[in-house]
Amino acid sequence: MKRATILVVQHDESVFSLLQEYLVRHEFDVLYKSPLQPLTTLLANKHVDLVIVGPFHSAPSDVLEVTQAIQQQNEHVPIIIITGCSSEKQILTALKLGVSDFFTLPLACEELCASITRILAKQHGNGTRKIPDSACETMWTAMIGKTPQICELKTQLMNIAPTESTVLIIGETGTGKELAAEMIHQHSRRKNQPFVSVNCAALPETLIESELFGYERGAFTGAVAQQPGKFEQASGGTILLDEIGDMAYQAQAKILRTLEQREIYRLGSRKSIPIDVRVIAATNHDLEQLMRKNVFRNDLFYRLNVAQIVLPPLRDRKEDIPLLLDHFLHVMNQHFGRQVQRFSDETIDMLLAYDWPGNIRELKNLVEASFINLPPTSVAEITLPTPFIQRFQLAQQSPQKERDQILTALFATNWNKSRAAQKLHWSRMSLYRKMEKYQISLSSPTNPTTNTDS
Ligand SMILES: Nc1ncnc2c1ncn2[C@@H]1O[C@H](COP(=O)(O)OP(=O)(O)OP(=O)(O)O)[C@@H](O)[C@H]1O
Repeated sequence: MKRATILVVQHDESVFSLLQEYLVRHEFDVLYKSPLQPLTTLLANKHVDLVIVGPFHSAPSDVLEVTQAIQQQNEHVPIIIITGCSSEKQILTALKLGVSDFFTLPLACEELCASITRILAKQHGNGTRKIPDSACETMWTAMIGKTPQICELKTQLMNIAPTESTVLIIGETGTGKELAAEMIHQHSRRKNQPFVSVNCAALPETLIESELFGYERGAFTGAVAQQPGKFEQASGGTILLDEIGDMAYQAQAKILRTLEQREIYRLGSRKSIPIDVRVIAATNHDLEQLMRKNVFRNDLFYRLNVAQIVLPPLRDRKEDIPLLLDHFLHVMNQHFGRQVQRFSDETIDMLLAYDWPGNIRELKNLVEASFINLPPTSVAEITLPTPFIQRFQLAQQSPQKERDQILTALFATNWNKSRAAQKLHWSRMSLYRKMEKYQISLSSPTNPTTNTDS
């Protein structure tokens, strides 16, 4: 994938070099706009994905003029401003100009990088720009996401896959536990052998043994022919014991025995059958809590918890939403034979504001539902079906609650806008917009000199 190009508009070459070094390390191509180069020529001749105006130690009065000049030349390019001191008025003017983000010095480089990635991801979600390659992406394309949490997760999966270790995958519903288990299997030496998934929650206690271990003819009424169980079906490959936290206590002992002895007995037979199966278990429960309540066995937990993977909920990695939308748009275009190019900006904003209790499955289902409701004519942009919009609006909190929530986050962080935005899972610009909407002062009422931004 093509690397994104960032233009830095800066008067001092040594300041530029420091920023350039940091951005290049994060896989961005960087262009320098010196005071002598006309901005218009540069923007006309070079492809630019994002512009950084600054860092300027003082707040030069022309920062906003430069911003306007860039917008006149290229109205779609996102702009980030970095200045040494920012007045409330300047931030609000930048907001009104549609600047994508605003930083004050000293610069928190990690936050700048996260902001760039988020802004570019949003552009990419609109089908207009590419975000840079990252090492974690390579062979793990089925798992969409570029946030640090997902990159770390992919590295962990990559390390665990080639081992033979038992794996416990933990995560809320719809976060991709089954997908992660499949990826482990596909990148292990067992990849050409079966991958068998068993939903332990759906198995009545009376059927667990016959399902998992199989049965001989005549073992019980209705057993008219011999039947191998899931462990045998997975022979040489991987078995996923999904929803293991919902398995009955008695049945857990049978799983433990199988893992310890590496053999099974079919119902109605005394002959042991050795099994060569890698075991992965998944759950959306807190197993340690279940152990304290004596509904999950300690010994089974320790047997399963050799390598542990935790999948983050979607609300903790909202920057991945535009990429996921793009992915599901592509999948549904193929499925429905359509050529929709993008989601409308209002839709993306709405989806970014939502908390996704059903995680990625909920997002995927929503995209599919949007396609089902499309008119038969060619459509470039997609919006959500009305019932979904109403649901999202209902899910949004009342304005008073939202104002209180913002104030709580600001007081908790001593009016540090970056940390408050993090707490609220918003970008800093969204926080500034809402502060303006609810007429919340940019500086702390208890300490008016505080206008912390980093
Ligand atoms: N990072 C991802 N990128 C693309 N698709 C994903 C990603 N994570 C999950 N999905 C898709 O979301 C859907 C739900 O994922 P999956 O079934 O793996 O979740 P789960 O955690 O096992 O859910 P449950 O606990 O309800 O069984 C699947 O269609 C899966 O392919």
